[in-house]
Amino acid sequence: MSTPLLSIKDLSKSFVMHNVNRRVMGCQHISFDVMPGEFVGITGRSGSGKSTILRCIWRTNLPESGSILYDSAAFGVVDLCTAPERQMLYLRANEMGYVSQFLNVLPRQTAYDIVLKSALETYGVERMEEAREHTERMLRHFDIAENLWELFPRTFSGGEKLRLNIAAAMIKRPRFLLLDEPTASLDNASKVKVRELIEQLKGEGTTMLGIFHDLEFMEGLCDREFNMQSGVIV
Ligand SMILES: Nc1ncnc2c1ncn2[C@@H]1O[C@H](COP(=O)(O)OP(=O)(O)OP(=O)(O)O)[C@@H](O)[C@H]1O
Repeated sequence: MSTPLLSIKDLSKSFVMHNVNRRVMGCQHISFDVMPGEFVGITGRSGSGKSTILRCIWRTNLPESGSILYDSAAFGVVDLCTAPERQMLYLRANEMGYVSQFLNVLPRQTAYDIVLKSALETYGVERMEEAREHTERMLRHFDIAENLWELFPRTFSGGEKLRLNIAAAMIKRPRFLLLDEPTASLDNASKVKVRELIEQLKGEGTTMLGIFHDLEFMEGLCDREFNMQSGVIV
């Protein structure tokens, strides 16, 4: 039996809203494992706590209690709840990827540079030509029109931003990829392209944990599926 790539134990996160003196539950007592190469899907109603789990793994939410053991290539098993920030930065840059519904990039970076920067994390500047070729392939794969490549994505449509986001996350070929509704607001043709790339990554052994509303999209894609209700897995 191999070691899980990710092992979440008794994870809880709530949010304290000081202005209204209220505590909102994000997720409660969550435990599950993700094995290497596995694709695990999380479904559940809006507000049930799915994204909270992903943000705790990515550590944009600081977990309250529990542990998230990640078997990293660089450091061995690391608890993402308590890992030093420098270690988190390394893992985010080199081993983990996160696709959210929102594009979160530095201002004044062109669409092309966003994807290229991500490619360079894998290729390194010494393989600039290959990184550029791969960047262009990715932009074309996701139908980002060539006349948009040198623009800042601030003005892009929701779907264009999302496709750019996916291109930048997937070009790194992370060994562990978090997907937070990667097909929200995409048309069918784009959904098919995302699916194709997910299948390709899966074939290459990438481990993935994804949230999907679109159950049709998940059909045959996930190895296992969890359903969440009110912060807990049911
Ligand atoms: N930063 C935050 N501050 C306060 N409350 C939050 C915060 N983030 C999430 N919550 C609350 O935690 C609960 C779970 O939110 P979460 O985003 O995890 O749900 P979700 O299942 O991913 O929903 P959706 O499918 O709509 O994206 C919600 O009630 C939400 O209002």
